[in-house]
Amino acid sequence: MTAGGHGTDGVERRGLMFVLSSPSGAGKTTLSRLLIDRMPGLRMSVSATTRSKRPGEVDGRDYLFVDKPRFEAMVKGNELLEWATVFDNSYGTPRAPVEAALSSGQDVLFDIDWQGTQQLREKARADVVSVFILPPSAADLEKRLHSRAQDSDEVIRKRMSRASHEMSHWAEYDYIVINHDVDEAFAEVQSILKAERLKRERRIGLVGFVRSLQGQLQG
Ligand SMILES: Nc1nc2c(ncn2[C@@H]2O[C@H](COP(=O)(O)OP(=O)(O)O)[C@@H](O)[C@H]2O)c(=O)[nH]1
Ligand SMILES: Nc1ncnc2c1ncn2[C@@H]1O[C@H](COP(=O)(O)OP(=O)(O)O)[C@@H](O)[C@H]1O
Repeated sequence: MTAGGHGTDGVERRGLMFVLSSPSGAGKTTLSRLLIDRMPGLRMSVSATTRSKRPGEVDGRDYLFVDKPRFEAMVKGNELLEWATVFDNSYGTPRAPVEAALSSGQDVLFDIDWQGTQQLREKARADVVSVFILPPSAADLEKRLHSRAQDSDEVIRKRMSRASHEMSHWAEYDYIVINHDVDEAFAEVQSILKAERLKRERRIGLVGFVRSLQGQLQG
C-alpha cells in the first residue's frame, strides 16, 4: 500500500502509519495535535463519524461529520480503510487521503480505537506503528473528561464505564505511554516516531545509498 518517499536525510523510505489509541480522555487528541504541529512530514488522517459535533470542533479538520446513510454508502463503496462502532456511533478512516499521503512520502497519524488498529495491522502490518496511551489513574481520567467540558455527565459516565474494556487491548500495541505530563508524554511519542522512521526495513533507499558510498571509497 505504501510507496516510497524521502526521509529527512534524503534516503528513500516507505511511509508509516502511526496509530495512537487510548481510553477516551487519556490525551490522544492533545498528543496528536502536538505531533502534527511539531513533526514535519506527518499528516493527520481525518476520520468520518456519525457522532455529533462537539463545541469547537470543525468539520473537515477534526472529523468529517456525516449522517448514517452517507456512512453506510462509504462502507458499501469501499471508501473506508477500516471502520468500527464506538459509543453507538460509527467511525471510519477514508482510504483515499491516506493512500495519497503515503504515496507522496508522508507518514500518516491515526487517532482510532483498538478495532480500527487491528484492521490496519491485518492490512499493512509492516507499516503500522501503534502506541497505546494510558492515563496515570482513573481519577485523572475522570477529571480530564470533565475538564474538557464538552460532554454531558451521562456521556462521561458511558466513557468511564467503557475505559476498562478499551484498556484491555493495551498488550496488542507496540508501545505504551503513560500520560502524566503532556510535555513528557509528547517527548516519548515523538521519540518513538523518530526511531521508527530510522528502521532499516523501511529505508528502501539504503542499498543504493551504501552502494554509492562504497563506490566513492573505491573510486
Ligand atoms: N476504528 C476507528 N476508531 C475511531 C476513528 N476515529 C475515531 N475513533 C475512535 O473513536 C473513539 C471515540 O472518539 P471521540 O468521539 O472523538 O471521543 P474521544 O476519544 O473522547 O475524543 C476514540 O477511541 C477514537 O480513537 C476511526 O476512523 N476508526
Ligand atoms: N497530561 C495531561 N494532564 C492534564 N490534562 C491533560 C493531559 N493530557 C490531556 N489533558 C486534558 O484532558 C482532556 C482530554 O484530553 P484529549 O486529548 O481530548 O483526550 P482523548 O482524545 O484521548 O479523548 C483535555 O481537556 C486535555 O486538555
